Amino acid sequence: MRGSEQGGEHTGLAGACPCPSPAQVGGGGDGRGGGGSAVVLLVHPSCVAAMTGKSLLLKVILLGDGGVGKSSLMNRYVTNKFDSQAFHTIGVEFLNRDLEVDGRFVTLQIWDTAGQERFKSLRTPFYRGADCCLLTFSVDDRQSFENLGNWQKEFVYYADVKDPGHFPFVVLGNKIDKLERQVTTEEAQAWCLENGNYPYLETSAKDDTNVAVAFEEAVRQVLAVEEQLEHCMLGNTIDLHSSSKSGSSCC
Ligand SMILES: Nc1nc2c(ncn2[C@@H]2O[C@H](COP(=O)(O)OP(=O)(O)OP(=O)(O)O)[C@@H](O)[C@H]2O)c(=O)[nH]1
Ligand SMILES: [Mg+2]
Repeated sequence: MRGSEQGGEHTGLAGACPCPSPAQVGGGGDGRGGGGSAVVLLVHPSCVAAMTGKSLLLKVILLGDGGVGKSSLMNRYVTNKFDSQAFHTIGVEFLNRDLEVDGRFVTLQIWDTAGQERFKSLRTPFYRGADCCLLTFSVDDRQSFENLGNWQKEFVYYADVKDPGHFPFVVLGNKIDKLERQVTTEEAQAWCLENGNYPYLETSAKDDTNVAVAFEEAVRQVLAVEEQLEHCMLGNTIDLHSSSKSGSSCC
């Protein structure tokens, strides 16, 4: 595994949420075990990062068949370079880049994985803790598009995603600079709609088309899910005398 890392605070939507759940929060409502119901404020790490001015570290992972351009997308975004003779990745590599999205400072840790089947056992241990998964195919390679569902399943399984319906996936159709396409924009959009209403972006690592937009969209998706979680948690009220929770449970 190769990588370049900066500091930051890590959350992981794929793993267990680090916030204490209402059931884990003990003690009485008046602080002496007295009773009544208590409103428990659970602050998510992204809120802490926002309040302290610390950059939030988000882990995004690029998955897709070998040769679709995952490494090229990461390298274009982080180093603004493109190699027309890139080697296949073996295992995983990661690079960090700081960015600001909608007023939030984020350190994006981009994990680039080996798409070739023979490297499966080298890549899957790194799925855990990912905040977003970029499912990537090449618009000039139909098979890579048809394999998107397998990549999605592999990620959900090895990352141990508890709630796949709410996990932020983003789909990228790369190499749109190529004249001969095997997958249309409409087909790709239809797949995204049917499989979880994922955002779909067409990119070219070669021409630097939509590359920054794609990674920014990944951040937006993560922040949107976290905001939803925070909203739900902050709305929860616990009756400490009752075995059941009162308040809304929208997550
Ligand atoms: N025309 C064109 N070629 C691209 C683009 N992105 C990547 N390539 C080329 O496609 C080939 C494969 O790119 P990689 O970035 O190595 O693909 P990968 O998905 O990382 O492949 P693995 O590491 O094997 O999983 C290289 O020759 C790249 O130069 C693109 O947007 N347009
Ligand atoms: Mg690669």
